[in-house]
Amino acid sequence: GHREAGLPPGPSTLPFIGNLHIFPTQHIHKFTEWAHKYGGIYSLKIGPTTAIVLSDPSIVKDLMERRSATSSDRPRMHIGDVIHGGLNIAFISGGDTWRTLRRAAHAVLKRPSAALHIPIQQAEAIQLLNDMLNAPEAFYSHVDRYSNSVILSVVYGKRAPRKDTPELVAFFQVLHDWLSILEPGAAPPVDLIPALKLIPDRWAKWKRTARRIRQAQRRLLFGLLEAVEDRVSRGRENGSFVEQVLAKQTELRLDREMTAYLAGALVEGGSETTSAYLNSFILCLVAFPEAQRKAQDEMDRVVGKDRLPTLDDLHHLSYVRAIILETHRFRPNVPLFIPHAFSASEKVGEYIIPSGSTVFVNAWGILHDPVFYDDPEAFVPERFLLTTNGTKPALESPTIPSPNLTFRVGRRSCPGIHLAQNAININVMNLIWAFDFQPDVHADGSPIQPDISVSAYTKGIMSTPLPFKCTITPRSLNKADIIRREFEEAASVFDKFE
Ligand code: HEM
Repeated sequence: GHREAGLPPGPSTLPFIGNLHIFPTQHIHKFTEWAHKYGGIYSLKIGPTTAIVLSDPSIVKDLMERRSATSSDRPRMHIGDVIHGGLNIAFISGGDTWRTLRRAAHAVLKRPSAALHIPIQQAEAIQLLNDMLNAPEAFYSHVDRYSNSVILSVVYGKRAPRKDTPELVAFFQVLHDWLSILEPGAAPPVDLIPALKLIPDRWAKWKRTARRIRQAQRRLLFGLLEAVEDRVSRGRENGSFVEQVLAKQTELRLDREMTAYLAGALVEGGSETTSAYLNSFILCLVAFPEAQRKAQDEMDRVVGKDRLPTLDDLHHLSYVRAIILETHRFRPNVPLFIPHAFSASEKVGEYIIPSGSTVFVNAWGILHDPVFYDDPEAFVPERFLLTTNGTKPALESPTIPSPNLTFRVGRRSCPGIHLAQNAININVMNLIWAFDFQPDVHADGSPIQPDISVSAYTKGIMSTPLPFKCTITPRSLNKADIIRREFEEAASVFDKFE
C-alpha cells in the first residue's frame, strides 16, 4: 500500500510480508537509522497496514502514557487467538479479559509479593554458580535452565533441576512451536488478508498446525494446573503463583481456564527475558574487562571473600548497580517492546495516526540517542554514577529517558519487573563475586575478541546474545568451596519444589 496523507513520513513502502507488523525481521539498528532520517515519529507501510515507530521520549510519554487509553491495544494476531483462545495476557486487546488477567498478575507480582520468591531465586542462583563451577563451558545453557526453573517454581511450585527435566522440555517445546508459527512466512498473512481465514481446513495447513499446537498447549497447561490443585488438596502448599490465584479465585474473578492461560503466559514472559539479560551481562563482562575489574574491586571491598553477597549489599555497591543499568541501556532485551496498537485514531502535531496502527516503542533508539547520552555506543557504567538516569549532566530536555524504560511505559508495562529485577540483582552480584570471565582463546593461546555488536544478538522481538564462548574460572579456591557448601545447604529450599 501507499502512504496515506497525514501519516508521519518514513521509508518507501515495504513489500507485503505476513506478520511483519508484529515480528520485525530487521535488526534493531535499522529502526534507529530510520529515526535519524525521518525523526522521532515515523511510519512504515507494510502491505495495507501501518506501523508507527516512536523514538522520541516526549512523544512516547504523550502517546503511551498521557493517551494510554487509546494506545494500549495489541495488533490483531488471528493465529495467536486460535491457539490461546484470546486468553494470553501479553498478546490480547486491552479489554475486560485483559484487565482481569492483569489485576491477578499484579496481585501476585507486585513488589511485596515478588519478595516471597527470593528464597527460591537465591537457591537457584546458587545452583547456577555450582553448575558453572562444574561445567563452565556450558554456562549459556546453565543460565537458560536457571531462568526457566525459577519461573516454573514461582508459577507452579515445581522446579526443573536439570536441562532435560520433562516439564521444562515440554513447556518450551510447545512455546517454541507456537511462537514459530507466528514468524513471518510460517503461515499465510491472515491478519493482512482476512479472507485467507475462509480457506477450508484441508487446503490450509496452518489451521491444522494451529489446532495441534492449541491441543498440546492445553494438555500441558491443564496438566500443570492439576498438579498444583492436587498438591494443595494434600496440604503441601509452597506459595506458588497458581496456589495464590486458586485461593483468591472469586476475589480475582479468574476461572480455571483463565488461571491456566495466565500461568502459562507468565512462564513465557519470565523465562527467556531473564536468561537473555544474564547472558548479555556475561558477554559485556567478557568484552569490557575494565568494567569487570572495577565491579570485582568494589565487591571485594564491600562484601569480602568469605561469604556470598546478599540483596542488602546492593545498597553499598554503586558500581555494580551502574553496571546493571548500563547493560540494560547498552543492549536492551526487548528493544522495540511488544508492539502496541491504537484503538482509536490520534493526532500528533500535524500527523494523523489511524485507528488500528501498530506502534513500536524504539527503546533501543532512545537509549542510544546522543542527545541524551554521551558516547551512547560505548559501554560506560560510570554514566550512572554521574547522573541517576545515566544521561548527560545538566540536560534541559523536559523528558529525560528513565533506565526503567527497558521494562515499562504506559499500561502494558512489564508486570514481572520486580521478579526480574530481584533475579538480575542476585545473579549479577553472585557472578561478579565468584568468577573471572575472559575471552575464549585460539589454539596458540591468544584471546579471541568477543563480538559485542548487535549482529551477535538475535533479531526480532527478543534480543538475546547468540551462543558464544568464554572462559569462566573461580576467583579463588575458597570461593569455590563456599559455592559447593551453599549448594548443599540449598537442598532444604529445593525440597519444597521437587
Ligand atoms: C529482564 C527481564 C524482563 C524484561 C526486560 C521485560 C520487559 C518487558 C517489556 C518491554 C514488555 C512490553 C511492555 C509493553 O508492551 O508496553 C513486557 C511485557 C510483559 N512482561 Fe516482561 N520483562 C522481563 C521479565 C518478565 C518476567 C520475569 C515476567 C513474568 C513473571 C514478565 C511478564 C510479562 C508479561 C505478562 C508482559 C505482557 C504485559 C501485557 O501485555 O499486559 N516479564 N516485559
